[in-house]
This record gives sequence, C-alpha cells and structure tokens, in this order.
Amino acid sequence: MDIIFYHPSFNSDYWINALRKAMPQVHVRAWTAGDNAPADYALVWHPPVEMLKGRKLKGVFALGAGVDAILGQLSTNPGMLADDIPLFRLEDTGMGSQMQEYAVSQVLHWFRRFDDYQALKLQSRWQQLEEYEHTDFTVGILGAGVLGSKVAESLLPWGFPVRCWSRSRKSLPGIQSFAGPEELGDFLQGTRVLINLLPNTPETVGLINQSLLNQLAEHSYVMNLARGVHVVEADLLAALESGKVKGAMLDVFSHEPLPADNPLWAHPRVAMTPHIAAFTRPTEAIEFISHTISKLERGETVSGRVDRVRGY
Ligand SMILES: NC(=O)C1=CN([C@@H]2O[C@H](COP(=O)(O)OP(=O)(O)OC[C@H]3O[C@@H](n4cnc5c(N)ncnc54)[C@H](O)[C@@H]3O)[C@@H](O)[C@H]2O)C=CC1
Ligand SMILES: O=C(O)C(=O)CO
Repeated sequence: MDIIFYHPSFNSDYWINALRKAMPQVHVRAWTAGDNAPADYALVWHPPVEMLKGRKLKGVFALGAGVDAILGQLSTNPGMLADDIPLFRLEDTGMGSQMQEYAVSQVLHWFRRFDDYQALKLQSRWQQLEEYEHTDFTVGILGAGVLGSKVAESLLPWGFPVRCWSRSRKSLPGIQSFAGPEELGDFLQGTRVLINLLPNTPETVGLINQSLLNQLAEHSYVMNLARGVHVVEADLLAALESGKVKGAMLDVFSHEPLPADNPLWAHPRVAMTPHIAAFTRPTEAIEFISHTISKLERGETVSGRVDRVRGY
C-alpha cells in the first residue's frame, strides 16, 4: 500500500518517519511536484490541485478537524477529487483537550473578573469588585460535535449552566441541548458566554452578527474558536462599543494573519491568539489515521468521513 503526504508547514520528515513506524507494511512518501506515481491514500492540508487531480485513491485524510479549505478548493477545481473518493477529517486526536483548556481558562478569567481587574491595575486602582454568580454565567456553545461537546463537558464541573446548539438534538448529561434554526433564539436567550465551535459552511458563515449578538444576555462575552468568517467583525465591534458585549476572545479571523490595521488589535476588551486553539498532534493524528485505514482495508465502518454536500 502507498501513502502520499503533503502539508505546507509541518516537518514532513518527522511525519513520514512516524507514519512508517505506525504502519511498517506501508510505503509512505512526501508528495512533491511531478510525482504522478500511484498511491492508495493521501494525507493533506492545503494540497496543490495537481497532487490529487485524476488520482484513483481509496481515501483522502485532511490533517485537521475543519475541511472548509479543501472543500473550497474542490468547489473551484471540481476535477480535483472524484466524488466517489471518500474524504476524512481528524476527530479529536488531542484537539478536544486543547479546546477544553482554552475555553475553561477564558471562561474563568471572565467569571473571576480578571479583565476588570487588569483594567483597574492599569489605572493603579486598588478596588474590590462584586462577585459574579454562576447562575448568571450560562455558557452556550454553538456546535456540539466532537470538539463542542468536549468543551461543554469540561465546563460543567465549574458550576456553570451549560447549553449547546447543533443541527440535531444531543443527549449530553447535564447539558441543555437546542437544535436547528427554530431553537437558536431560545438558545441565545440568557446565554452570557457564547463559544463558537461550528464548522464553516454556507449556513454558518456570518451567523455571529448583529441580530444574534442582540439576543445574548447583557454584558455577554464571545469566544470564537472555529473560523473567522463566522463572526461579522463590524457587528462585534459595534456590540462591544454599545456594551452589549463586554469582552471577546478570538482565535480565528476572516483574514489570517490579521492585518495590522484591523481595529480588533487595539481594542481594550478584545483578546486574541493566532489560530492556536488546537494544534494537530502527530502521535494522536497518526494513530487515528492508521486505525481508520486498517478498518477501511478490512471493509469495516469508520467515523470521520466528511459529508461533502453538507460541508463538514
Ligand atoms: N481554532 C482552531 O485551532 C481549530 C478550529 N477548529 C474548528 O472547529 C470546528 C468544529 O470541529 P468539530 O467539533 O470536530 O466538528 P464536528 O463536525 O464534530 O461538529 C460540528 C457541530 O456543528 C453543528 N452544526 C453544523 N452545521 C450546523 C448548522 N447549520 N446549524 C446548527 N448546528 C450545526 C453540528 O451539528 C455539530 O454538532 C471545525 O470545523 C474547525 O473549523 C478545529 C480545530 C482547531
Ligand atoms: O484542525 C483545524 O481545523 C484547524 O483549524 C487547525 O488549526
């Protein structure tokens, strides 16, 4: 069996060696331009069109959780990957715990008013502020998939009411589940901290806009861990200006790297990180890929297959 690998920024040698160790019976090679030799599987992130075009593959693995980039490539290059070649993505593979760390630390930061204390500190002011109540700190998670449900579970032990919104209803102990567009309004009503973990699809682009933000609790907080295009930046800035939204923590942006003249950089109530909420971890990712390939080869059912029509 042959596997080709392409990632624009990962250390290919490291990955190829680790893949060979995990699957000693498989020939793994880094794909380079002009390599038209046959392969069974391709492991990719932002692949050049010619890497996949015309190949008869048994499957393609995206080396991340989100497949918006490769689906975007497929929509502009329809011949890049035949419809009957399955596309897989990474499910969790260590990203769940990273998202949990990110979300829990930031929710606690807001809940313990460290943002307010930092502002007071900058004015050299010694002042004790009123405590927030857990009951006033409902956390609402947009997207209750692999990562959203892990984040939801991790917030429960801290005593916050937790709810999630997804396409279909979920049964997650202790978490209130809302489903579909008709329940979005109820989900938003009373949500104090909004965490976004939706995939980027035509239905979710621009979802976090003025209308949505207006339905959140007063002095709410927004954390975007999914994709920048989910948030209408001008609407978020206006909601921060009006006080409706008290603070935002953003990991992802419509344009990455965020342009130097973007007003989010200087906003005192916006914190940000450069798309690091969850990294692809080689050991866990390779375990998932090798396990999935073994099952595929045995004709067994696997999870992680992308529904290309649905967009995630
Ligand atoms: N910032 C970062 O470092 C990273 C960001 N991500 C982002 O996180 C996203 C989520 O990842 P997973 O949890 O693995 O995805 P997933 O596919 O397991 O979960 C997606 C969830 O969104 C819901 N959903 C999708 N469309 C919907 C709609 N129209 N209405 C209501 N609910 C809808 C689904 O029902 C599901 O609950 C990825 O697509 C990726 O963009 C993933 C990894 C790292
Ligand atoms: O896995 C993903 O989708 C990512 O965004 C990784 O940065």
